[in-house]
Amino acid sequence: MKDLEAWRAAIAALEDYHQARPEMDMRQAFAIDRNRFDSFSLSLDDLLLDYSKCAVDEATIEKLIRLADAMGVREMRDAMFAGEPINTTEKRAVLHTALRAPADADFAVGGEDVMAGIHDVLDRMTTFAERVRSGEHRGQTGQPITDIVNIGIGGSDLGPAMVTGALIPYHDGPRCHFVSNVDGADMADTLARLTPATTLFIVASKTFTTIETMTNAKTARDWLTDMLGREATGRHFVAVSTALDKVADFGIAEENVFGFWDWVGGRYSVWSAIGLSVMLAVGPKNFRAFLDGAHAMDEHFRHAEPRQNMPMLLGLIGWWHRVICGYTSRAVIPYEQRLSRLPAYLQQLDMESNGKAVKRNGRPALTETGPVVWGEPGTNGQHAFFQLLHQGTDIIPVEFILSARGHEPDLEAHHELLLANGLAQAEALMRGRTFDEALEQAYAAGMTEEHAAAVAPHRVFPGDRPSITLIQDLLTPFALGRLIGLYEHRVFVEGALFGINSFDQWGVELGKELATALLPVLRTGEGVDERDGSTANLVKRIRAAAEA
Ligand SMILES: O=P(O)(O)OC[C@H]1O[C@H](O)[C@H](O)[C@@H](O)[C@@H]1O
Repeated sequence: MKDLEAWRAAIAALEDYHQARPEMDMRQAFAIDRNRFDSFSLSLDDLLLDYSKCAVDEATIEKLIRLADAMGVREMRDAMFAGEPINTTEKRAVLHTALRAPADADFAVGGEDVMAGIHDVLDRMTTFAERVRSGEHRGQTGQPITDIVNIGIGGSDLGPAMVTGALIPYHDGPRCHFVSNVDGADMADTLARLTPATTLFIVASKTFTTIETMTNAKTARDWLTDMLGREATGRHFVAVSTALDKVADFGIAEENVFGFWDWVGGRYSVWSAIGLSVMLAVGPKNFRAFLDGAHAMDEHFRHAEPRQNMPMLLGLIGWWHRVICGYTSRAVIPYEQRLSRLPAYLQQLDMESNGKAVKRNGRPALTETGPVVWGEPGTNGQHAFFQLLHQGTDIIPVEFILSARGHEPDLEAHHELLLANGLAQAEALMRGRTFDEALEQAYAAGMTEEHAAAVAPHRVFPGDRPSITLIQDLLTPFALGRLIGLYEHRVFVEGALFGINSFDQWGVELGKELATALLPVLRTGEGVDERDGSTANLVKRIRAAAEA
């Protein structure tokens, strides 16, 4: 925060403005101002962001930008790109943007250029991916690799899993599988579909200590070596990590390791070697197009004025909804089945980054911080939880993500229907339906006066429910990279407005520590009565079932 007084003044201006203004009637706002869409939307090439269905006006945006200035959002952004250690608790730079920059870009940490190292790994990934994809790299028995299993969790799973799912039309490499959960069912169900001689495992872990990943990697190694012998690991296991010594201890040779750096946060790591499974699936050229898309968003975020800056505006509106309007969650609804893992990906990106109650200086946050993020693809979500979005007592801003074109030209009718649904939902949330309209409709359906009057209140939609729509031409690797880059920087902007460090994740530690302590208790029962009454009895219940 640059200046507490300026911040207080900026927040007070927004709160006062919000309170003094009558609830905005969105139908009317559009009727009065035919140019509302032009004022509250912007494009970056084929990507369009429409936030005109949110209850903001020019003064709101102006005041929000003033707040961003008081919080020093632009200076923070510049510090991030400059490689300054903005992740203060871990004393680390935050430079995932360097991973998608061209080789001649200027990125350094502590005065040391990082670009050469990045492109060295990228080139090694490319060579390896080409060897596997062409069949030149063979398994222990001389057969080509048909299946890849990425073993990782959190950022070492969600990014590549989401991206490979999104880019199915570009798959021309081996099939990709993802095992993340320590639940043995995840590994067992995956291995049941595979043959060791044609399977390659990628152990993806930034730290190479994550218990789930290490447990799964050992199980996979046993499965492989039981069938093909110990020496098979060399041809069937590669690792992606920043902890090269730990990878060596696991028994993966140096030439099979793709490194990255501590200035890449786990949830920002799909652009690094953590994306190896993506590259194997869609090929190096498409992977680079994915990087280029994110880079285009980086350049835009870096250079566009706030009023024309997509991540800035998305972040400001998000903050407005969360802090001033008090909305506790937001739904992200991709009208794109292949983005079905996007909500889960964004949950980690957003909630692990901004789910914090302490500011960068260690003091309590002065406002609410990150919202709950959730979602499902449309149209499926419509038949599940949209009831609450339209008529529930909570207001939940919705983010619709659409592609103007689909990848199935023969199924254009499906795509039209999909898009019509997405647009209609946004329209319905905004317009709502008045009591008189509900009554009229009931009469038109042939109801008696009494029945119509009884049913009309149930068929009223309050409307004025905010939504944001993002539309791109087609979900290409470039477009996907750009979209994810947009969300990353939006999270950055909101985190900067909250005054928190978006790049650490201490909140996941306590549970890990307790799990480590509980494991022997669960196994032996020893010390069970030293736990709290609930935990002790739950342990006993499980042990009783195991012993029965
Ligand atoms: O890549 P790893 O070191 O195995 O970490 C995997 C994940 O585990 C942790 O619990 C963190 O909360 C995540 O940010 C991280 O992505």
